Amino acid sequence: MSNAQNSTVPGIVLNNSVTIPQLGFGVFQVPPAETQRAVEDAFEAGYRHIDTAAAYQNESGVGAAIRASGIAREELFITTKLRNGEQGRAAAAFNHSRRELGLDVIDLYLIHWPVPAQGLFVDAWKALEKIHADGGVRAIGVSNFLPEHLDTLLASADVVPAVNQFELHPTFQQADLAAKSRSHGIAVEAYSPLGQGADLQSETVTELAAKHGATPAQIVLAWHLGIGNIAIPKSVHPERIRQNFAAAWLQLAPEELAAVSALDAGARLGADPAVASFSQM
Ligand SMILES: NC(=O)C1=CN([C@@H]2O[C@H](COP(=O)(O)OP(=O)(O)OC[C@H]3O[C@@H](n4cnc5c(N)ncnc54)[C@H](OP(=O)(O)O)[C@@H]3O)[C@@H](O)[C@H]2O)C=CC1
Ligand SMILES: O=C(O)C(=O)[C@@H](O)[C@H](O)C(=O)CO
Repeated sequence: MSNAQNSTVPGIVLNNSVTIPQLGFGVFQVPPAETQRAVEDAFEAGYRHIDTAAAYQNESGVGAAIRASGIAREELFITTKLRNGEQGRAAAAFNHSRRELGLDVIDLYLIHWPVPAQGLFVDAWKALEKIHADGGVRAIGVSNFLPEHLDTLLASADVVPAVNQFELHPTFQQADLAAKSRSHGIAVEAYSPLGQGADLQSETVTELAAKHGATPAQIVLAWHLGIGNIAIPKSVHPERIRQNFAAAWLQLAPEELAAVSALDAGARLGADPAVASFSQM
């Protein structure tokens, strides 16, 4: 595989013309004390898109890495998310995230979970629309929104979400949700894109890895990029961070993409957004 650290990752143009790098670096479960180092390693590997959340409690480490990097702000794409417990005070939560990150403008701000039992996500969306209109964020979107949550939101939204970030990996593809999101012009962003590591054992994946002289993770990430997903793998190991990033230059043939797509098993790893509340988040 070629190592193209100096090249630019392909971008996806969102429904408001903002471009998001298709491959980003996720920092869920990166301990706060390790976050600056991990994000610096990601920048060194070539990543320019970072996915964090207020609930991860590591936005300040992301901010420290941004400042230490010397990378021009306009080269970076930074996503963070509104905590579930703050859907009723999104403007204050957003300003707190801005301060933690040390950024005036965030690239993408997401409602982290719908938490339908709270009945607040439509109000929260109105607050995000205002933040967007005021120029605090370049794009707004949602995360963990199922079709019914999208329908409720779209019925009163003035701004169509730019992104829906949800669990998506070879053994859990949520094809109906991806199709519905795309049908409304909402880009599909895959979280847990490696199936938290579990999807890397599949024989289909390991055989393709041997064929391409690639790692299993590179095959899975190349599959995401090949079918048009945005993907945000996490790792705390510099070598894996570098290898995962290099997947941006691995192209799978149509029949290879189809072979990975055939692995769908409906095997959700995370929580079901229909019922998840995560009130601690
Ligand atoms: N919106 C939401 O509700 C959610 C969003 N997310 C986002 O998605 C990101 C990624 O999701 P996550 O759940 O972490 O799962 P991933 O699918 O990214 O898998 C991460 C796991 O795979 C391991 N791993 C990474 N690279 C390799 C490799 N090359 N070879 C072998 N193992 C590897 C990591 O271990 P190690 O670190 O030791 O390398 C870690 O255990 C999160 O960081 C977060 O930004 C995730 C969950 C929910
Ligand atoms: O990582 C995230 O963004 C999540 O929302 C979940 O992983 C969630 O926080 C969780 O798994 C809580 O146990």
